[in-house]
Amino acid sequence: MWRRVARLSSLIRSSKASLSNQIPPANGLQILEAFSTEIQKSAKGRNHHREKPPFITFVLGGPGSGKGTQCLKIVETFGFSHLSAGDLLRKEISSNSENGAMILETIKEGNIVPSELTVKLIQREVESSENDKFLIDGFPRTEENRRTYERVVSVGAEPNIVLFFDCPEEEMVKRVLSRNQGRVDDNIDTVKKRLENFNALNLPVINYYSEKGKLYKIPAVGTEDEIFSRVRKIFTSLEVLSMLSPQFSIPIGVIWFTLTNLL
Ligand SMILES: Nc1ncnc2c1ncn2[C@@H]1O[C@H](COP(=O)(O)OP(=O)(O)O)[C@@H](O)[C@H]1O
Ligand SMILES: O=c1ccn([C@@H]2O[C@H](COP(=O)(O)OP(=O)(O)O)[C@@H](O)[C@H]2O)c(=O)[nH]1
Ligand SMILES: [Mg+2]
Repeated sequence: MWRRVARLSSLIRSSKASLSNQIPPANGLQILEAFSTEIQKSAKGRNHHREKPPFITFVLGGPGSGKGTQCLKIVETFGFSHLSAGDLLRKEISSNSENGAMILETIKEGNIVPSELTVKLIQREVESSENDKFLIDGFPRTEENRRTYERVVSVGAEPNIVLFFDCPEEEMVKRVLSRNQGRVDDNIDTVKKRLENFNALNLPVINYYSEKGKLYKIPAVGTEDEIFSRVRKIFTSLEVLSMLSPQFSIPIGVIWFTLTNLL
């Protein structure tokens, strides 16, 4: 409460300051109107207000399954914003934030950073963006991550769809060890721990969304383009189906994608 009051009074101070720089002397009503517009603009800049909830896609899969690679292609083709939870955490480390040392240690060990922290970073990005469709890559990693996100985030708490890049362990290990991006966790010991955590903690999240009819399971072996042709089908079908019937488009999309990939 007091933090809100403090934020409001600092907003008023900065709005007053910027008003005094920008407008010539005017009567009381004009000043009041300009002042209220300035507050709205200022609030909007930090926190984009949407008329409808954004379209949220969670992108899941083990380490090295190709989540980041495919996200870049989805961004190019379908105009999503890409939020990689791992990248947001690495940014916290490199910006020397108060939690940087703890995050670095957790990532080195192949463990999971406390949910509140990751959720806050994701929420900040979604709220400050003007886009209305997001790929949240590498999150939620645990059931506890998922429940925290649902509790904390008010708009778009449920993903519209979830992609799962299904890749054999041997292939994932091979890819991670040749990733060559200088990551502290791309070594055999950490990868083993990450795979253990993936099986124990992330698979339950994947099963949860499968039971909810939101999961698209994508075989993730093949060339990047072969895998993207599978991904492209999903988003293209959703675009077509949502034009026909928005409320049924996601369950129909999942059924259609599963059938066409089985036949
Ligand atoms: N289909 C693929 N075949 C071979 N290597 C791939 C493929 N997709 C991605 N890679 C490579 O594997 C590594 C891991 O991919 P990345 O997208 O970072 O996976 P993730 O985000 O799931 O950990 C990267 O070096 C990437 O270039
Ligand atoms: O929601 C998340 C996402 C990532 N991480 C940590 O960040 C590391 C790297 O995640 P990233 O998604 O970048 O790895 P990838 O699966 O893409 O190789 C993970 O092993 C975790 O230690 C985490 O704690 N919570
Ligand atoms: Mg990644």
